[in-house]
Amino acid sequence: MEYKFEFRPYQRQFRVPVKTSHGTWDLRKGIILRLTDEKGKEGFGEIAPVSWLGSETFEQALDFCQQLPKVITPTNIFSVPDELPACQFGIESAWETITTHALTLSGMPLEDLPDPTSEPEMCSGLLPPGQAAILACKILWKKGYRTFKWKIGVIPIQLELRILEQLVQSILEDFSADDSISLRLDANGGLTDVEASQWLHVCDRAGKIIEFLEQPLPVDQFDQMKKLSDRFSTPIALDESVVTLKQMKEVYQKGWNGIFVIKPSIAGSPSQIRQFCKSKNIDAVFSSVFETEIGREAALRLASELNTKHNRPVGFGVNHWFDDNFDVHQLWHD
Ligand SMILES: O=C(O)CCC(=O)c1ccccc1C(=O)O
Ligand SMILES: [Mg+2]
Repeated sequence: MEYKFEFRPYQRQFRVPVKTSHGTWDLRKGIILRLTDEKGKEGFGEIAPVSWLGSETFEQALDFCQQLPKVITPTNIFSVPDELPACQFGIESAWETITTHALTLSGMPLEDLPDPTSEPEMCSGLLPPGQAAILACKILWKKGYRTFKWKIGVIPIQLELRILEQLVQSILEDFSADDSISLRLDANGGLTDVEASQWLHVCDRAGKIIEFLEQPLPVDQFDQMKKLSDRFSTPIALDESVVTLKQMKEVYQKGWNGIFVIKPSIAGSPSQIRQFCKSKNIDAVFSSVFETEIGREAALRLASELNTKHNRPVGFGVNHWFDDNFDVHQLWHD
């Protein structure tokens, strides 16, 4: 089988720049690709790299697309190098939407798989950093969200710890009857060992409202994170340490049995991720990288197939971070 291969780069501005301990991100650049088989059946895919998390850069992805022939075969689709995990995901998921007959053109499953992004209680809503988190949390709660994620390591730690206490207090005051509420903290690898202990100490005191602390330390400090997870009762989730399948396998080998944050869009081949998570019974949190609906549908398809350990809400409560009316299909009509 041969497929016509076409691609369209896109870019979108965040309503408010995304601030993490890596810095500020104000433009989301990605690539939408389309495969068409010999019968005219189409499948869309998205390449949405995040180089500061450890995937290829947008430019590398664009180079890859420009070097692919205009007509490709499964050999091209399954031989994308491991150094281009977002490209692996985009092209293989486009191919899956063509070859899996139960899927529509946009990749949306025909069968009634629940769509977590239309059910806020199945999603984690992303809060802005700093004090703004408190108001944002109230707004998202009204919209039905019960799981929230807050970026930390963005402002000085004493201030942030104080805001955490206010945030927890405000949650407990407003929604005391609701014990399903949980808060995820994401340090994006920006803490020191001492700071991470400080955070975990406060989290342990706050109790089970804190679902986990995500990636407290840089990627090269795996052993320290493992130690922290033994010392404190608040669970630790790895994110930057497990971006690609290769990294997931490595930390699993080293004995990580905590939470894995999986961002399918930059993790690599969907079929291989599926196989790994199923065979090892991984405790996964599936999470967005601010991709468009094309990448999101592919990522959520993977998440819904993997009935993972705790069925944790997915990190796809991020739509409020854009306010454009971006229409991916418009890219093909100019
Ligand atoms: O995971 C979520 O709930 C929201 C998405 C998110 O935080 C994120 C989005 C893009 C890039 C990195 C990250 C991150 O988890 O660090
Ligand atoms: Mg993270």
